[in-house]
Amino acid sequence: MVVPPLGIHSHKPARLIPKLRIALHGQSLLNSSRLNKGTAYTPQERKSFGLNGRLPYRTNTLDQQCDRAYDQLNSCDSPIRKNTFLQSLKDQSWVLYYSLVSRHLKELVPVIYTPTQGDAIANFSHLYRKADGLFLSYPEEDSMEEAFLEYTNGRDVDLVVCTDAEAILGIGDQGVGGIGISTAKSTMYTLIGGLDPARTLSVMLDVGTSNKELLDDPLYIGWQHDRIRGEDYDRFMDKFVQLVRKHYPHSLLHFEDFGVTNAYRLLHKYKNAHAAFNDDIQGTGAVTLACIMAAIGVSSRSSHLATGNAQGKRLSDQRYVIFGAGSAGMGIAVQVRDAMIAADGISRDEANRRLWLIDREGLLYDDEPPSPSEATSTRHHQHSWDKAKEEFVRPFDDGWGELAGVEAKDGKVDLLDVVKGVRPTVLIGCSTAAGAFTEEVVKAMAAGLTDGEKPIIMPLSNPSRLVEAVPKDIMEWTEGRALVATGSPFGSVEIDIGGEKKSFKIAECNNALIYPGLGFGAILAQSRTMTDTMLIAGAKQLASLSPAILAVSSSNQPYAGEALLPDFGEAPKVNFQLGVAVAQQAVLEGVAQAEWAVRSGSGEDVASGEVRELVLDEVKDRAERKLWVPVYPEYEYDPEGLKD
Ligand SMILES: NC(=O)C1=CN([C@@H]2O[C@H](COP(=O)(O)OP(=O)(O)OC[C@H]3O[C@@H](n4cnc5c(N)ncnc54)[C@H](O)[C@@H]3O)[C@@H](O)[C@H]2O)C=CC1
Ligand SMILES: CC(=O)C(=O)O
Ligand SMILES: [Mg+2]
Repeated sequence: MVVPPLGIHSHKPARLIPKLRIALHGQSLLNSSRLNKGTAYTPQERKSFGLNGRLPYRTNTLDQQCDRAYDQLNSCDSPIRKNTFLQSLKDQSWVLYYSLVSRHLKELVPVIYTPTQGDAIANFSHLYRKADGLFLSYPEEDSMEEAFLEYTNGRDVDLVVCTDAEAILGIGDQGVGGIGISTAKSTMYTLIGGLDPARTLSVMLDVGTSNKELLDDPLYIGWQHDRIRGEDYDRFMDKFVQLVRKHYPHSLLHFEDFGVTNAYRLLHKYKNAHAAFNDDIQGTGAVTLACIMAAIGVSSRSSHLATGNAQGKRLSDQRYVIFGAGSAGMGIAVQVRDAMIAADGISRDEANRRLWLIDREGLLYDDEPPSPSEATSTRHHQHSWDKAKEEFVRPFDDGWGELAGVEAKDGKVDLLDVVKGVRPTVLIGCSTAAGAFTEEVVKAMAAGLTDGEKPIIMPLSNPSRLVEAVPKDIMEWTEGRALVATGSPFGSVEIDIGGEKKSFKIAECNNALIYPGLGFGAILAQSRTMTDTMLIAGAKQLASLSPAILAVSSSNQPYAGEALLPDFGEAPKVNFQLGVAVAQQAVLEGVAQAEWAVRSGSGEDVASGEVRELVLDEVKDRAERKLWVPVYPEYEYDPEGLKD
């Protein structure tokens, strides 16, 4: 029996890890990333598994292995080399890899995830050494099930992460390199969400690429063909989704980095039939909602201190401008809108009218002129929005732009004019347009707000070089008034206000702070669908853990620069708590299908009955038991035991 060390996952209970029965022997055991212990095999295990002579004499502890691997990592001179080193460590031993990364979580997440993983993906065919994940390619559509079954080899799977790589991490179509986003997202589910890596499946759905450079690259190792679209694409995707439903009916199917049109279509096509989740839409929506909730709490408190009234507390008291109306922007709009309806009881139409969305073609607005006298003006708008965006199209004649004299120029209403007309309290960037939040835009926003009100500005585009404005500039332009969160990690910002140095922690508002917990909760409950209310439950839980909120509510002091969201180093603990909240919500709504949840009664019985507390406690208990921790269990040879 092995007791996991406390401290790596200090929120996880010390529990005993049972012995594992293993059928592998000799080199094949050393080659298994899942089971290999490297130099940590005990003399007894070396004897039982035919490892004598295959390893140096001394047995290492996992701590010693981590120290050695960390030293080796530090000899790599660039983030991309570190990324490659860590990938090969993962190929050697999952336990060692997860243990090392857990110990240096904040330092290493940017190396294995955004931004460095973006570079690894872009250079996939050149850096390639060994495959990780399942590749399903369009020309092999007829043998898709065979490949799927061969790869999964009878194992149970809780989580399937898939991509078609059309819109990777803000760097566009990356073809077969997209496997790197599926594996990175799965890795985060383990590191932060505590999912057993053996129960996750990362998939690249290779339907070609529109990336000209890749199509011309002689070393490209994906299907070197124009991206398939239309009916052929839909048939291929459907075949895949039906395989997941057939073989893993209780799994969570996570869609990542699809192009915006397919992202929406696929989510809506499958979300009622299976627990389907699109991270760019729903994960980003949920983490941003949490961050907005925290920021509103801080801003309304500051307003209260300045003016004595506590207005502006509700989500629906805000005016939101969302710059970038793709997967992320639309996901944020929908999530914020749904939360306004749920929390403040306003109608869908009223909620939609608190949001202004802007994309490459400017504001999504109606082409009606604002007044009869301008009926022949240039306001006619040729905007190409699709169905999903329709609800968020602003009528021009409802007065929002009149005061500021906002007009379309060549059919386009740009960000600065929208900011002047709307006087937003919240400005979000998910456009990939680096620097779009200019000094003029940010100052116009701050000028539009009343005393004490804090401009909430969230440039979320990844990677860091595509951010709409860097936090330091925003804080300087607003003289320290703004509340800022970014998509990629930025350090603290120190600025001079009236001769005094003030420091502000910048929250990382990345979907990775929430999706592992959302997924863990859905998987734990075996939820048959991921409902909007489950997402809101997760967001609320995350907002309640905001350091800024905890600071202003525990003292009578004004906001002093704490981060709006918990630090990434806290992500495992935070995701555990929000995962429990999500699973509890699934049970209360009656969408949980886990045998123990069904046994407790269906939705309403549980919600209203006396079993409620017991069931909620059971969720917590089961969550603790489901957490995977990176430690080596003891092994026993058994020809009927694990084979990979
Ligand atoms: N922080 C986070 O958790 C997340 C951040 N993101 C980031 O958000 C960005 C967008 O991602 P997706 O929504 O998936 O991409 P997308 O391609 O679906 O959407 C981009 C949107 O921005 C608009 N846009 C592009 N250039 C523009 C310009 N110059 N002016 C105004 N609008 C412009 C496009 O019209 C489109 O509406 C990426 O940088 C991505 O990495 C995405 C998901 C999560
Ligand atoms: C973080 C993420 O999902 C993205 O940038 O696409
Ligand atoms: Mg993404």
